[in-house]
Amino acid sequence: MSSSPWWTITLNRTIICVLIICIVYFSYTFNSCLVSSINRALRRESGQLVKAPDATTTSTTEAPEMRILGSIVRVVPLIPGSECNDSETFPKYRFLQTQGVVPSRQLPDTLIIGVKKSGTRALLEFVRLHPDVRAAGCEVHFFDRHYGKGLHWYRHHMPPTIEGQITMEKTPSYFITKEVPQRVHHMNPNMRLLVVVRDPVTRAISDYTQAASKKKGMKRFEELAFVNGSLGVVDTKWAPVKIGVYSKHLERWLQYFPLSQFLFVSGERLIEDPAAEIGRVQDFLGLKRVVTEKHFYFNATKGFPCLLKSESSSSPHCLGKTKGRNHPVIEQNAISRLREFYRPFNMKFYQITGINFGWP
Ligand SMILES: Nc1ncnc2c1ncn2[C@@H]1O[C@H](COP(=O)(O)OS(=O)(=O)O)[C@@H](OP(=O)(O)O)[C@H]1O
Repeated sequence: MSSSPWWTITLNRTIICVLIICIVYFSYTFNSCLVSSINRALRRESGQLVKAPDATTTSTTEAPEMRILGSIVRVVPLIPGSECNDSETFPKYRFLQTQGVVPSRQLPDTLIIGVKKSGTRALLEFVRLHPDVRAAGCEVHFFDRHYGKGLHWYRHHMPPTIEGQITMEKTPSYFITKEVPQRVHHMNPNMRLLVVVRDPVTRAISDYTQAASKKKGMKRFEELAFVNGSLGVVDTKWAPVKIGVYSKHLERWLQYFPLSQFLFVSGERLIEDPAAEIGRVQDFLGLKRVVTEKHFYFNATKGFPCLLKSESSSSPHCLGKTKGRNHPVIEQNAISRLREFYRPFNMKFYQITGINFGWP
C-alpha cells in the first residue's frame, strides 16, 4: 500500500485550515451584519430613533433595499451621526463600561449656531473626528423649536460623554432666531459658539437651490430675491437674503456673549483647506490638534474634501448628496446687485469679527 508523500498531507491540512478560517470569518461577518440591521430595523420601528431633519434624513429614507442571502438589507450611505442618540453603541464606550467608567449625557458646552448652508455639517463631522468631541448627530432645535420641553429633554438628546469630553450640537437656525441668544445665555453664559460663514450671495443661492429641490415649480431665484422681480430693490424679507445679513444677527448675539466666546469659521476655507480651519477650531476649544490633513482627501467626483475615516466608519466617505448640490445659473446682473447690497453689511461683519473673509 503506497502512502501519500508528507508534502501532500501538509498541503491538505493547510487547505482545510484556510477553509475553516474562511467559513468562520464569513459567517461572523454575515451574522454581525444581520444582527445590526435587525437591531436598526427594530429600533426604527419602535420609534427610538429621531431622524435628522437635513441631508441625513433624506439619505436614510431614500436608501435602496437589496436582498442578501434572503434578508432584506437597507443600503445606508456612509454618513456619520445620521441618527440621534446613536452613540452608546461605539466600542470605545463598551470597553470603558467594562472598566467601570460610566458615560453620561451632559448639556452642550459648545454650539454650532450657524449659518445655514455655510458648511455647518462639514464642520461638525470634521471636528467630531476628535476623540474629545462628542456631538448630537441631528439638529436638535432645542433653543428655537423645543425650548418648552426643558433641559431634561435637551440633555437626553446629547450623546453620552466621559469626563473631559466636549458635548456639541449644531442647529444653524439658532444664529438668526431672535430669542435664542438669551436662552443660550440663560443655560450657560460660558457657552462656546462656532459660526461658519460663507459669501452671503452664494449662501443665498445654495439656500434657494435646497428649497427648489424640495418644491416643484418654484419661481426663479431672480424673481424671489428682488421686490417685484425687477432686479432693482433687494427683497430683504425673503429668508435666503435676510439670513446673509450676518452683522445684524451677530449684533443680537453680542448683547449676551463677548466676542471671545465666538469662533468664526470660513465656509470657503473649510472646503479649500479643511485641516487648517479645523486646526483653528481645535485651538479655540483647547484641544490638541489631533484632526489634521491626514484625515482628509479631495474627492474629485464630489468636488469636495471627504473623510478617510470617522467616528463611526473606518472607510473613506463624503457628506451626503444634499451637500454640494449643483447651483442654477443666476443672471450676472442679479449677482452684482446682491453683492452691492451685502457689501456694507459684510464690511461691518469684518470689522466686528476682525476677520476679512474676502467676499467679492
Ligand atoms: N466637505 C464638504 N462636502 C460637501 N459640502 C460641503 C463640504 N464642505 C462645505 N460644504 C458646503 O456645505 C454646504 C451645506 O451647508 P450646511 O451643511 O451648513 O447646510 S445646512 O444648513 O445644514 O442644510 C454645501 O452647500 P451647497 O454646495 O450649496 O450644497 C457645501 O458647499
